[in-house]
Amino acid sequence: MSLAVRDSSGRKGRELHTTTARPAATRLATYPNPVLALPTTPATRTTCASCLRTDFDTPVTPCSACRAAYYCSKACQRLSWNRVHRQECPALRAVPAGRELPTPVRALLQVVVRKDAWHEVSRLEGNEGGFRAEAGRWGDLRLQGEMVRRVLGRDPEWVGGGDVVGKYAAAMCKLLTNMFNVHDPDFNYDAVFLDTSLAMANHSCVPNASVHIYGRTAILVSDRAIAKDEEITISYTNPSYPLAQRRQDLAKYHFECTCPRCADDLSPYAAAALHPLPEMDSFSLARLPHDKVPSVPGGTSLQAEIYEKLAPLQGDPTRARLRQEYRICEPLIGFGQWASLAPFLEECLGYYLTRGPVEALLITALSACRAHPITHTPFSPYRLKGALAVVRALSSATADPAHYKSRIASIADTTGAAGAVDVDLLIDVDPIAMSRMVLYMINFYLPVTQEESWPLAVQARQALAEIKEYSSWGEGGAREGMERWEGGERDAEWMAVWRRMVGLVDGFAELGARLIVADFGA
Ligand SMILES: C[S@@+](CC[C@H](N)C(=O)[O-])C[C@H]1O[C@@H](n2cnc3c(N)ncnc32)[C@H](O)[C@@H]1O
Repeated sequence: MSLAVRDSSGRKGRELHTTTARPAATRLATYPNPVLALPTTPATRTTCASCLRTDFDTPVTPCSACRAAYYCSKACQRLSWNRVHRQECPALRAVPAGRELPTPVRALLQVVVRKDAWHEVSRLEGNEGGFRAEAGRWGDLRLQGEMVRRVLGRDPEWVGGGDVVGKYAAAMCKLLTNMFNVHDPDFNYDAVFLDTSLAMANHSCVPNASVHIYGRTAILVSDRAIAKDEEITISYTNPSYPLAQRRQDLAKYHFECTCPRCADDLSPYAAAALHPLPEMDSFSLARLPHDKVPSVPGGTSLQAEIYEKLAPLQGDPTRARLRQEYRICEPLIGFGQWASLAPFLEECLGYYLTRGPVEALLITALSACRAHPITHTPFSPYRLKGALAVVRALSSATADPAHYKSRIASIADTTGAAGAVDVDLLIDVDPIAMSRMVLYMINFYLPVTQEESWPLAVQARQALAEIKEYSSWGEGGAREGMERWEGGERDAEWMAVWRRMVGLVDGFAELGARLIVADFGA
């Protein structure tokens, strides 16, 4: 592996470095043998405790002894038995019926019962002093350690004597500092994951790498070109958040970020412009202003204020509430800075999904073209999922062509979009050809961050296979270009056809932005 752990002798502790230069969009490492990978407690009954997959046709079935671990097959149950369940099962049987151990306690139990895992985790950073300094926290961690001790009924000899509960609390600090909490509602995936080599990656709000996890595997990918010996950094928090919110998130890791984005409090737009990927972006739904960062009076402090005001309002998206939220977001909406308004845009999406398929298409396109592209790379699953959502929304919106055409015409009319968008092109869109073009792009980028069997890859491949069955689609140029593409060519002419057709998604995005302004801004 071309990665090495180096001691910074500074406040960051150990660091992960490359030993050779790596281009953007490269797999730096794959981690298929984590020391810990388990579903969160709420996801236990829908996730296989061994392979951690969730995409099954039949329900997972519980271990008949403890009924606290579920499996998709006998083979998975056997694997899990040998890996960890043999040691964990007797303790889980001691948990009273109807009670469940909280996720971190279950994770700690899996570490404590295995000598190798205990020693591996003990080498991690735990920031114990930081946890002890938080009011009441150390007491809570000791209580969790106590819980583990009670269900185990004995102290494993490798833990040693003395203050065993204190040792368990210290181990919990290490888990909380190093575990990934992966929540992917699209695939019903909710798990914790710990690989002690991957755990050496430090945080930056302008990271050069990202981690993608599904099942029991994590993939570390370069988000931009990385020089030989450069430190590899990932983001521990959501990159679309403003500084105050990122700081609040990072507080649980007990350090203050001093990356260039935090130092100058850069907006998501300015941060994206630091390391642009224009060539990759040109083959995506985005058209990013790589050369000029849009600036807003009040800049990032405005985003922070908006987030603070939005937080108590969020919930079921009703029209009245969205009007209130719109008023708060208005200054940034006026500058088209949708990437700085992720929570509002998400609520709008929820609202318009119930309004009708054409409205849903427009807001899905807005999110896929103008929000995710700013904070994520062209090959990031966020962007690929957004693009796949556009394909699905397009199919629903055009299922009734007459309704589609009249809705687009009427929304364009009421939002005054005629000057900014070629409405006729949108009305006459060929949904099969456009979907096929978008799906080519998704399938092109998938191998960077996805294993072949992961749900996003499976769904995108399936969608492309299904659409290929339609024989009647597309104008001559698009069809020929597509055939050349399939033959391995990607010439400028074909790219121009591709760009023109996929550029229409941006037309939907523009209509979507105008629809929000018309509905809530009036
Ligand atoms: C997952 S560990 C990363 C590896 C760690 N440096 C080590 O030596 O084990 C997370 C911890 O590393 C430190 N850390 C990570 N990123 C940092 C940063 N940008 N600035 C300061 N400390 C950082 C913090 O102590 C954090 O809780």
